[in-house]
Amino acid sequence: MSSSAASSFAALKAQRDARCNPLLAPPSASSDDTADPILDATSSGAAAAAAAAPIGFGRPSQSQSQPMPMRSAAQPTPLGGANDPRAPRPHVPRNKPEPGAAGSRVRLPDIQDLELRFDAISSERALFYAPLPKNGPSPADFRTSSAASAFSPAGGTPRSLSGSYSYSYSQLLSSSFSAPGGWAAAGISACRPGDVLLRLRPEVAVLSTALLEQRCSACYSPPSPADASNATAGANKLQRCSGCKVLRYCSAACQRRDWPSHRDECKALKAIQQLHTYRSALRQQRRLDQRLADRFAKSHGGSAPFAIGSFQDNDEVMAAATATGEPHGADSDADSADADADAKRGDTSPVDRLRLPSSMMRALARWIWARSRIGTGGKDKASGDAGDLLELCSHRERYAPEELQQQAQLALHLAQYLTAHARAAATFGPVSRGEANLDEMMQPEAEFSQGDALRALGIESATELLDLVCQFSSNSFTLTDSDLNPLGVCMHASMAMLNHSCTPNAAVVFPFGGAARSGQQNWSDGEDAKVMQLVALRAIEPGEELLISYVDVADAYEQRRSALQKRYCFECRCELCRKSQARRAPAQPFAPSSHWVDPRTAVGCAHRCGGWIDGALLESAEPHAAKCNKCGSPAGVSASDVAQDREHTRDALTRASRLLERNEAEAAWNECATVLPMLVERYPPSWQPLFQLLRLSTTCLIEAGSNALSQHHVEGPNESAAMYCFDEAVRMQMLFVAGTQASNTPMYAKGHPARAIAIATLAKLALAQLDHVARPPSGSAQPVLPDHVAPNATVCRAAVDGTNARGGQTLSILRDPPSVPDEMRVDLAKQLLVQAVEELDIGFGRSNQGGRTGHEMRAALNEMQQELQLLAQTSAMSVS
Ligand SMILES: C[S@@+](CC[C@H](N)C(=O)[O-])C[C@H]1O[C@@H](n2cnc3c(N)ncnc32)[C@H](O)[C@@H]1O
Repeated sequence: MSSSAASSFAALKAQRDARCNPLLAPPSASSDDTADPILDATSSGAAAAAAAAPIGFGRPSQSQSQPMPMRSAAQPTPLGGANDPRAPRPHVPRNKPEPGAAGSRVRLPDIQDLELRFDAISSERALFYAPLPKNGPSPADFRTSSAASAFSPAGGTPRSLSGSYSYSYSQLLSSSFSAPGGWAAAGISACRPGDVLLRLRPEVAVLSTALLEQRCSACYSPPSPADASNATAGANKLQRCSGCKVLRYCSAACQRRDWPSHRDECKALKAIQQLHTYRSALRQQRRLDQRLADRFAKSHGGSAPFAIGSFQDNDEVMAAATATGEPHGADSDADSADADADAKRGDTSPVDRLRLPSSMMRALARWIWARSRIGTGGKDKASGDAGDLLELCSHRERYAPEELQQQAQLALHLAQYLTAHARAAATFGPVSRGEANLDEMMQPEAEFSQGDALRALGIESATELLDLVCQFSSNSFTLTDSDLNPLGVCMHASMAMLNHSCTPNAAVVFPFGGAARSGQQNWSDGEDAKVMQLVALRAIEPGEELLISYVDVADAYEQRRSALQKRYCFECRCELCRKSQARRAPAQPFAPSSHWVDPRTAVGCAHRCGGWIDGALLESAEPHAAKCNKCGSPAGVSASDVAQDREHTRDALTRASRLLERNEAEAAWNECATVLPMLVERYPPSWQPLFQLLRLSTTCLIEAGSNALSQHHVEGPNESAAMYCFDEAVRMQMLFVAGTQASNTPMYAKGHPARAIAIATLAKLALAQLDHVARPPSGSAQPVLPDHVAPNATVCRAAVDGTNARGGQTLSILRDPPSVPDEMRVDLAKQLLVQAVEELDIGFGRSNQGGRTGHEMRAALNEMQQELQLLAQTSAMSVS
């Protein structure tokens, strides 16, 4: 296509009538202003403005939803009864052996050891199974038949599965390699890439503490775009709960929906604020009245924040928590711990900062409160299950001392949070009286037993609490939006049965996570932001084990290994890990083919033949073996060169991330740009430190470009600067996408959610470029980004909305003029949209049409095809 064609294209777009933009959720038709009595109309304008995230241009995120640590995925699917609260839970043995515990790893479970566990939700596509406890039912208690029925323990109600399937025990047994001795999941019927295997509403889910001000705590939506654009004027429509004054909701309906789970939390959050005020006042008073301070210290025993209660095993947990010295505050409500630290620093500031509990702590506390309401194994009518956590692995006895220390400290803070309400009530009467009177607060604290308060919640020992924390940290998931940006924490016991592989055949995703509120909020399953889905990433045979990845599989072997060991206490033996390990010790029998080079550690051939040198081999005991896999030349760099480059890149990443945190996107990009040319010269984009830098560079450029556009508020947009930024961002993202696909064993297989989102981001950037081509030159009489401009402009608008609050910055990075010819941009955008749709359909489920991002891409592609057709007709040009 010639450049005149492109300008015709631009002109066509400029002339076109206003249309509803599919890339932007329509403004709320009925923003529910009739606030629930408990909603507080106070708004949080500035905070919400910062939350108005640009569509799809989130900060770099983990590859996909994965069990925490933070482990770092609607239409109805064929899975019937997914959320039927009446569905019976299967029997689950309580004395399940610790996965991977001594003795259990060396032997595969056999039929005598196998319990087939049917999950009511998952019975059509996935099966959960585990070894039976020693005194459990015998194999004769199980029977099987080949079609339209299920394995069922004798005495239990036989369950029927719809459709026919056929698999054998031996198939299941042969697939249970990854974590013998523990729970695992297998596919029941053959599946294709993109099939949805499980669709579940988490048993517990919370919005990340950092986002509490900025998103609705029930549907996780940011304020609707209309609200967000008014946010700077303080017109944000998120209303806060008038009880705790912490959580915010976009409507009374959302608040009502969250209330059953929030009720106890509301009291606790209110109580910790009151206790915080109380302690702050006491600290102030301490300076004035040493006598009262002494009394306070006595009544708290000095170490009050770090005592769990009158449990016999308290000392052990306390010892674990302080094993390696000073307790550290973690991300918690340790306001007293903070105060102690302040006192040590001699900080006498009267203003104390209240720290809210971390999202993980809030999620676990919600689970504990739900359990205490309904009992173990039961169901909470309002908020779903809350009985299966006790089945999950804890690893308390296998954690390294530092890891256990962290978990123990979390347990101590959790104890405080869980009992804050009881403590506050004991201190200054029922919290329902509202803000405590300062005089009353000055009275010494009444008798209060933390142990009793915890027992009332069904926690019988300090170790039990510690176990819950350990179980939660190795079994919870990061809840993400549909672009894989982290939103919060969630847990479902069935999803937690899935084992790990660095070459996963499935992924847990939230295809509609964090969708902007549509006015007519639809609470059907498909639209629910919290519904987590297990999606097949490749063809899976019946009986084949379902494996997800707990870590970012783009990370190098050492990083993955240490993360898995630290948090999950196992060594991955997947094929990729075995090959990578063999590379580091070439004498081992598993030595892979000499041509295989891990793209994460590959070094480019100095002779530019396009081949790679194995970086792991270069850094191994036999560096001379490191040769180009194409031309056989020796490496042009030494192991110490590579180590130095890695160091420099990490430094640049750290500096750039800090600058970006401070909203200095342009400076952050300059930081990346200092090392990028050298790295791109020496390494393929899949080289892990470069890969990370490319991801960050794109984010910096998008923000810088958006800032440039937003300058129209003051002095008119810096159009060419923005153009430069989007142009560079396209280049960086292209390299990034190339990194995801490099080699015949790419880091992310086709359709992996992280790869699909990378392509979708590139497609959006290409559209944003097109928009610039289409827009009138700056200085023209036309308004900048008017509401009725071409749809691609709204991509930019979304970016601008997201960065308005940050203010514009001068772009000194303007160096080169945009380099990609216009007609190539059109082609590129179209190809990318096609590819994005295809891969999103796999990564986020075909029956979901690739989730929210898939819908966006489809709509943009349709629109573009219509435009191209129209253009072809009107300009009589051939458009490929
Ligand atoms: C989220 S749970 C998965 C279910 C677990 N198998 C169970 O029985 O509860 C995570 C734990 O499973 C075990 N695990 C998961 N993947 C594994 C693997 N590939 N190899 C060995 N153990 C694994 C580890 O003990 C890990 O901490």
